[in-house]
This record gives sequence, structure tokens and C-alpha cells, in this order.
Amino acid sequence: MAANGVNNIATTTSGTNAGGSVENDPLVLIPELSRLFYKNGWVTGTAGGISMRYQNQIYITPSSVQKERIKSTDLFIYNDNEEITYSPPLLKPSQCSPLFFLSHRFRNAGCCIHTHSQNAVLITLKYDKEFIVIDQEMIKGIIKGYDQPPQYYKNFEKLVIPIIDNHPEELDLKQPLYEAMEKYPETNAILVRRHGLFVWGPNWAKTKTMTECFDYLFEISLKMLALGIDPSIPVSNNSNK
Ligand SMILES: CSC[C@@H](O)[C@@H](O)C(=O)COP(=O)(O)O
Ligand SMILES: [Zn+2]
Repeated sequence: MAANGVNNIATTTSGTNAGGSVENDPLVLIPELSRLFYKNGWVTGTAGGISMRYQNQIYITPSSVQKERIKSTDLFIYNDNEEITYSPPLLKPSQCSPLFFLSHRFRNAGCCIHTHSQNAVLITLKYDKEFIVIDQEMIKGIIKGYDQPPQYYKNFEKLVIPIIDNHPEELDLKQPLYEAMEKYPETNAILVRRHGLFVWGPNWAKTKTMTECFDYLFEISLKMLALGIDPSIPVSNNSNK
């Protein structure tokens, strides 16, 4: 046990250090995905973050750092009681940690991804409480609810994503985020107006896939709106086939 009351990373980490698979090791995956999301323009300016739950531990990105330069030793590690077990020196945990914990606690999430994608931010300017899209192939990449095995939406089903208003501090988003989770049990994503997107899922790969599908759906919906086509109107009622 270190002087700061938390364990050394070598004794705390699971993943590759405890016989876990390299493919699912958050110590490997979080830095890799952070670089990818930076290239997508989703986590520039130190924004965004990732949380992963793996082998009864929760791994969270540090706060206010260049997200594309994160190393495995920069990650905060918590046990399932949300008590810190590894704290990297000179760093602070993400301000989004209380929001990530909601996804692990109330949705049994294996991963939660927070982006500041411009597509996500722009779509929150076009709607009040919900973004709705229907009749798009990429809707099939989205999981409905959090039952196991995962149930996916059909392309012709209405996908509803709640939008909550932003607050100056991330902690102030905790209650509205929780209320939106309660009100929309089928959703695996919540938009925060003029801020970004939170997506969670059973594991990192499915959460990454959903984040990409959501971003595609936001982008194409913005383009449809610019063409005067409402993305929430079913094909059967729409003159634009
Ligand atoms: C550009 S600052 C963005 C932060 O305020 C926050 O919204 C965010 O996404 C990242 O917070 P962080 O504490 O760095 O994990
Ligand atoms: Zn943010």
C-alpha cells in the first residue's frame, strides 16, 4: 500500500497482469481508443473520456490531459464499490467519473464513452428533449436496453435519444443524467446540449460500435435536415424515399 492510501498499479491491475486477455485489457484499450477518438475529432482540447469495467475493477481516464497521449499508468482504478485502488501521481480523475459510475451501477455497463463530437453537439441544437431517427440501416448497430444477450433495434424502429441541458460542472449533470436513464430504460446514450454525448454498453467493442453508429446517425440527420427532410418521419409517410 502506498503512502497515499492506494495500491501500487502492479498489485491492482487485472488484465494482462492477472491472466486476462490483452484484447480486453483496459490498460491497453483505453490509451488506444483515446488516440482513435482524438483522430475522429471527438476528444480534442482534453475533452471527453472513457471508463471501462473489467474483472471487477473500473478504469477511468485522467482529467484535463491531452487525451491522445494517455498512457496505461495514467489511468485511475476503482473497485466495484467505487473506491479508488490506484491513483496516478500528479493527476486527477475525470470530472465525468460520477457520470461513468452511473452507467456501471445502473446499466451494468462494461464501458462508457464520452465524446464532444460536433455532430452530437449540433444535433442538440435542433431538438428540445429528444432526438428521434427512423428508417436508417445504422440504427441496427444500436442495442435496445441492457438485457443479455443484447437486443438490437431494427432499421425501421424509432430510435429515441434523450437530451439533457448542460451545467457548468460535470457533477451537476449527475442527477439529470440519472433521471434520463430512469425515464428512458431502452436508451444506451444521452446527449448533453451544447456539450456532447455519453454512450454505454456491455463491453468496449459494442460501446465503440454504438458510438460510431450514433455519430453517423447524428451526421446524416443534420444533412437530411439541411435538405429539408425530417429524419424522424417514417419512409411510409415521407415523400423522400
Ligand atoms: C474542454 S474541458 C471538458 C470537460 O469540462 C469535460 O466536459 C470533459 O469532457 C472532460 O473532462 P475531464 O475531467 O478532462 O475528463
Ligand atoms: Zn465533456
